[in-house]
Amino acid sequence: MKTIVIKCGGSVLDELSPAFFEALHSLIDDGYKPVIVHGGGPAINAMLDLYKIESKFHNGLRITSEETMEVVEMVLSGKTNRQLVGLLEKNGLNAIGINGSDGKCLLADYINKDQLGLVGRVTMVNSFLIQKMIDENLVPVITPIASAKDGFRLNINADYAAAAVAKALNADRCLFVTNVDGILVDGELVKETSVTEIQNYIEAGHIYGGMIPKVESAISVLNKGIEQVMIVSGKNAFYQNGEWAGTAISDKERILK
Ligand SMILES: Nc1ncnc2c1ncn2[C@@H]1O[C@H](COP(=O)(O)OP(=O)(O)O)[C@@H](O)[C@H]1O
Ligand SMILES: CC(=O)N[C@@H](CCC(=O)OP(=O)(O)O)C(=O)O
Repeated sequence: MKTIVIKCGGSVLDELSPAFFEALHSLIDDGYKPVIVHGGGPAINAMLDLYKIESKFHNGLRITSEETMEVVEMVLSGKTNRQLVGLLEKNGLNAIGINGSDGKCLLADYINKDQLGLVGRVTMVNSFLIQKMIDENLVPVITPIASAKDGFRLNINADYAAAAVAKALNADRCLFVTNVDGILVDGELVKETSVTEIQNYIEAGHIYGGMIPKVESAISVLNKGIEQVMIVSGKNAFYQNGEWAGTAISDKERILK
């Protein structure tokens, strides 16, 4: 059995194509068990707008007051999780939605309470619980919300949450599904890249914004020994006949050592 952790970005939830779901079926046919962690940043922004609450970020992380957290949880758990579970079911997959704070699925510590409020870094993943769902042939769809020791629920960037889940499950692959074909440099898809190259792309300004937590998460997953990490698009077939489309990230330097 091979486990694949798939982070499904909020940027592409409304645009997931039939080819995306066909690719998921192909993966399952080829022996992969998917575990999904989803985002929902754009939907949270839209709902905060409706509530006339300003969206504020620091280094790409949402500054999350108690009031903001209510909206974050309402949207992630009540809207985007339901949307994705519904789409998976509609496309013939047996999905089960789970809020990361259910059953101690994700535990977290505050990153910096004064600066970011209710924002966390995952410290523990209940891989036993996730594995139980996999064993039942369910596709877990995990909302990036975690429990803190003080009983509060914390908002977790979904890329980091996916990386934590991939590491805890010791997954065979980790996939970041987003609204672009992969890492683009001067408009061209980079099919393969390394940690050093990524650091250079960031310094040169080729990688910025929402791509930064993705590549950081990819690197942290590679550092844990998961060698198959990709950034792919949810708008088309990222996997077909055993072939992958997107950017494959590896730690070439380490492999050469
Ligand atoms: N080098 C790059 N290649 C592709 N996209 C990039 C790059 N640098 C920054 N981006 C931005 O990252 C976005 C994806 O991140 P984000 O919007 O946070 O998506 P998601 O909700 O899927 O996590 C792309 O739509 C693009 O605007
Ligand atoms: C702390 C933090 O920033 N949490 C994110 C959680 C959702 C997310 O990460 O969604 P995407 O993957 O679509 O960006 C947020 O509140 O927007």
